Amino acid sequence: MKEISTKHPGGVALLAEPILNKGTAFSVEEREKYGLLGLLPPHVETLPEQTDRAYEALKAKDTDLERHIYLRALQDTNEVLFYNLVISHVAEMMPLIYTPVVGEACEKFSEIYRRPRGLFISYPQRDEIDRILDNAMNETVKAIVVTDGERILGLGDQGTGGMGIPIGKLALYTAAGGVDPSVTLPIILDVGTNNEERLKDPLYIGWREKRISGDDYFEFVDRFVQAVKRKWPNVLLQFEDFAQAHAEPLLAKYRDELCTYNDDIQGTAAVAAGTLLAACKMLGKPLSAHHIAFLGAGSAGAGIAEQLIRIMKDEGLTDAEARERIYMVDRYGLLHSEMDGLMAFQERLVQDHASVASWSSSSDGSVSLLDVVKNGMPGILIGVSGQHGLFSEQVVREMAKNTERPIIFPLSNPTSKAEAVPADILEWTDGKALIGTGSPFAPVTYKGQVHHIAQSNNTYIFPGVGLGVLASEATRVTDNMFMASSQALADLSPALKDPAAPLLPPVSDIRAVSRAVAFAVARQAVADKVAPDRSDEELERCIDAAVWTPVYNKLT
Ligand SMILES: NC(=O)c1ccc[n+]([C@@H]2O[C@H](COP(=O)([O-])OP(=O)(O)OC[C@H]3O[C@@H](n4cnc5c(N)ncnc54)[C@H](O)[C@@H]3O)[C@@H](O)[C@H]2O)c1
Ligand SMILES: O=C(O)C[C@H](O)C(=O)O
Ligand SMILES: [Mn+2]
Repeated sequence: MKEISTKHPGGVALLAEPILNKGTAFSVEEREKYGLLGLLPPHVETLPEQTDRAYEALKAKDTDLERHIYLRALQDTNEVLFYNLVISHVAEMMPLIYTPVVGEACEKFSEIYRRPRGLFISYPQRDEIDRILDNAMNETVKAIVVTDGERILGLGDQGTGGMGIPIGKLALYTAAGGVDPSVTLPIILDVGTNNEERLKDPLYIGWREKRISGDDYFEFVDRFVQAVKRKWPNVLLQFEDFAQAHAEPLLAKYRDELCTYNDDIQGTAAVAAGTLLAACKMLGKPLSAHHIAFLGAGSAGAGIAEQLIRIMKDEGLTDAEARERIYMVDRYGLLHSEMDGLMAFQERLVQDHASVASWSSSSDGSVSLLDVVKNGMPGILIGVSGQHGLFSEQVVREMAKNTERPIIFPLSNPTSKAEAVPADILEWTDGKALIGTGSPFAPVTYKGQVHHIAQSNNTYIFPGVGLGVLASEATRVTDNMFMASSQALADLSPALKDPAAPLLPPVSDIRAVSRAVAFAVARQAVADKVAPDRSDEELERCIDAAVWTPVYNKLT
């Protein structure tokens, strides 16, 4: 944690540093010593008093966007207070600083912009990246979340407005994972935007050009990655919300070169697998006994599918047997071996055309989701299409015909993009469905029974991965580490003790969940020899020592 030294100039400069500022909690003595006399109202508050006051101010706001703006301003003013407020009311705060409200904040980024945070690296500055990194406010950087803003949740290209996502993700590294905020750095690579609305908007504060693409794009990202490696060789670099054409190729290119992962591919896979493992345990039926249909064969869909295939193989299936159980439905129907124009990662997930051709009910021969549900009889349905409402009543009712307890996960974000809403799914399945959603949903009462909805969002994984990687000093992020995180999450499922309980622990338990995920990740990093050899007890100690909690430091 960054501390105030006696060399600090104090005064307004101290109040302007959110990581050091205590606001009204500066003691009389500190006010004297650091040139703060008269700069603050006279009453000295405690952190709990400040937190209560901030909470009241927040509640007085009329809309969630205003609450988001308030919280962001607080984060940029006094981080201890911000995190204390968020952690004290985490279930209420998470949707405001993260999904779904962060989506609207990205769309309106230019309108609501107040102060800078993190680094903006735009294409015209491609020769200055080393200098830009030198300008970071942090003394030390251990975790970066970077986006290029092209696929912000299911909201598409938001250009520089995408910066809201790395800020929100890193806020959860700290609030949920306990990572010291002073070592985290959000970055946007502004390579332009193809969003016409943004380009035409006189208020837009990004680089007003069409996106660069092809070799220019990959060369630019490479300049960035190489500069990061020079400046912070051991940093954890998380890629977030890149478009499909870039996400997987960038992961493949860099995963063996530095400590990096793609949250939409790997973090999502881990949370979906963890939630499904819990569902399978609860139903007493292994994952490999199910057929699984996906709507959306993109980064998230393929990431989850490959993780589920790994689990099925661990359960005893061959690779081919496992792949046969996975149906990937994209825009043009079920992926099959005769389809053109697939990305390499999709080609690994096709069905043999001969075995599915007869399923089509369409004159063009394509196999729709409904065709898949009727013929393939999946027990599990996962939505990662970014498209609202595609789990239609007909699809869901058809599924319920063939399966006693259909497992239905509309994972697309934000709320407006969910493939179906829990109330409808419960209605169409007569309360039988096991549900996981990407965005938070309120409990649903169906026929007198209250159903709490699991939020199967990668937020159950990435903060713990961050903490586990940093605490164990891992140098790479392996697939096994994500598998271990899935298992740790599944083991915490309340549904294992009470079949009527949700599949995942409540968001209010997120710090304990992240702690367990961190330990599992750290342990696997040691086992995979990507972290120094340490016993479980040593790892526990390292994690405890790494956890940051919001308390004001005594000034030296
Ligand atoms: N719950 C979570 O933790 C989580 C994590 C990652 C992504 N997501 C959500 O998943 C969605 C997709 O993310 P992604 O990274 O995979 O994006 P992506 O762009 O890589 O993939 C989306 C895929 O959906 C397909 N698609 C679009 N319209 C379709 C339609 N009408 N029918 C079938 N397929 C269609 C696209 O062709 C594409 O292949 C987003 O909404 C994102 O918010 C949720
Ligand atoms: O950001 C989220 O809420 C989850 C996920 O990373 C997404 O892109 O939707
Ligand atoms: Mn994402």
